[in-house]
Amino acid sequence: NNSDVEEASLFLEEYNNVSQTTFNRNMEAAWTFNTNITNENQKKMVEVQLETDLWQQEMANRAAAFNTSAFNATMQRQFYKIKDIGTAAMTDHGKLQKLNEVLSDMESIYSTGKVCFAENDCKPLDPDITRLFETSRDEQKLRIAWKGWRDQTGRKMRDLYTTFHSFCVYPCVCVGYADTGAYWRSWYEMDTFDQEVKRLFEQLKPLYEQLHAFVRQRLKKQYGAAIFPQTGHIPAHLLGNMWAQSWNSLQDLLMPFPSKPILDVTEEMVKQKYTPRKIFEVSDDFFKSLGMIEMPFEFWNKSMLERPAGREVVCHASAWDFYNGRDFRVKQCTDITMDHLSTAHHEMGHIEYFLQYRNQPLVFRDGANPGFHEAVGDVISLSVETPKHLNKIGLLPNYVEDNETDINFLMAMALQKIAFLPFGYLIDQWRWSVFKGVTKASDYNKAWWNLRCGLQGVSPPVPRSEEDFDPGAKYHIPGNTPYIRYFVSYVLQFQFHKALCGIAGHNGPLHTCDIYNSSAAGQKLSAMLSKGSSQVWTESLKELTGQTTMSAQPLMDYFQPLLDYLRAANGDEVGWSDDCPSFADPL
Ligand SMILES: CC(=O)N[C@@H](CC(=O)O)C(=O)NC[C@H](CC1(C(=O)N[C@@H](Cc2ccc(O)cc2)C(=O)O)CCCC1)C(=O)O
Ligand SMILES: [Zn+2]
Repeated sequence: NNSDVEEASLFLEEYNNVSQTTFNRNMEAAWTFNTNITNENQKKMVEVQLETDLWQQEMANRAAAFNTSAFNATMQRQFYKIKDIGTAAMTDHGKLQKLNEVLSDMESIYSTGKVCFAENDCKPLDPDITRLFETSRDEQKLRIAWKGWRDQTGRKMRDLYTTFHSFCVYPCVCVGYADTGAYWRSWYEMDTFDQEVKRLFEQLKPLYEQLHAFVRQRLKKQYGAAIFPQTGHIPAHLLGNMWAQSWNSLQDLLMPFPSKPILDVTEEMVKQKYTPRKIFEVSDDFFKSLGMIEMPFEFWNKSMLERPAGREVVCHASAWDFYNGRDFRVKQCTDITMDHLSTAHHEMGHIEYFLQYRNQPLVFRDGANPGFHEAVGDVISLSVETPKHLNKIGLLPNYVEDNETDINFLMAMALQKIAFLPFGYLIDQWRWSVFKGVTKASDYNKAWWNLRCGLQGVSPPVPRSEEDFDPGAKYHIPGNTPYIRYFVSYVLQFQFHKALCGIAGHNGPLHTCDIYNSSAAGQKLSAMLSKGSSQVWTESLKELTGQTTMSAQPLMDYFQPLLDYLRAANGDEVGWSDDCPSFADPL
């Protein structure tokens, strides 16, 4: 076969030109559906997705005709990525069409799901039910909403997911891999990846157990011990979030020193008449302060920064690369809350990464690994959310630095970051076992609650059975979006933060660092981001931090003062038993 470098270069040039228009067209069709959910737009998106998959198959076949062994590393890496197309490699076009239809059907069920409290009183997740979980302390109402959401989403998806599942086990539709999970893990380019994340999770478990014990004890005071199971689990509907994945909306109940100013600036944002646009301008201003690339004209012109009236949209926030080097958009049903300020930074972090690598060959326009892409925006938020920075931008006017506020701040950050770790870890533990065929359709919910009870120490507030399909109540399962990237990001973002704070000349504890206005930090971050996925992620990590492996140490250093406080406050009332209360086997 063909080892001619000249011809290979011509092929890559053709690929890079044609792929930009092909992928641009695909993103436009997906954007049209996501910002206007109709049957017609769904059909059109599935059709264009199939055409894109078939074009990728054709290019993969043409790439396979080259013998790349004599090519330089960059060319070899491009050929590898052109051939590595996963699900799109499926040659049975009818099956591929069916797969994409099942996925878009599940996405529609999730995105149009509503919780009904009475006949004509039905509310969507965003913003109504999300706000309910953030603000209500009425456990009966929360329990109804918790069950109602799962009845309206997961329960309706079980058969669709079972069909989808049949495409993902061997002989997997993602050609060349044992199953879909193996394909997803391959993006981390290390065959010990699953052991790596397990090691990190075990290392971080003690922090989580201490936080869990403190929160359980406070919530027992708030709601009375009677609704808490003897096993030590926290009922999942009491944690301020539909999935109990982050607990920072419970700050008012959980501050160690409640007399100090509240660090959740939502009220101040509303008082200052913040708009969705203003929220994104605050984020854009931070990137500019680092000397990084500001949001281009088309971003402000074409993004959807708030929920439109009169049509159904996918409200789950997302950032979009239209692969033409200048069209990048965010879609977010922005609410005026601190959580949405954080989300805006997260989404803009994706856009900044898109901008930094926009001149790379198309196959390198990706994160160094998926966790890198998820960490960019959150690293900026670690600076933005410090009381010092919030005071600087006028959102925390009566802030005085003292020890008690410091502990309160660390508690607020732990409720967002530490609380998330077992959740970020367990979603793909469940999915990888499903894709391997270890978890069968008849055990979907039992396997889910074994992980939720065992690793997260939460229990279902109403009995569950295999009539339910609780994984489907979380966006990323019907959305078929891998999730371990967020666990990886929560570890990496503290490694990045520590490195950038050093470059910015920060002195003192890591949790007080704000890299705002540091062009040195901005330069170092930009240099790493601009590489995209052109080199293995350990090289990118080394360029930014000097390390070549993920390490939980910076995260643990950041929270050390809080861990000391929690150990003193908790005594030995820590942990929970493995059996899952109120998981009723089919009657
Ligand atoms: C075209 C496309 O799909 N693009 C990708 C990006 C890309 O691949 O280029 C994309 O936009 N994905 C959407 C997804 C949205 C969010 C999410 O799902 N977050 C997790 C976990 C979490 C929560 C808080 C947090 O601070 C960090 C993570 C959850 O909500 O459970 C919801 C709000 C935050 C991020 C995202 O932005 O990652
Ligand atoms: Zn993200």
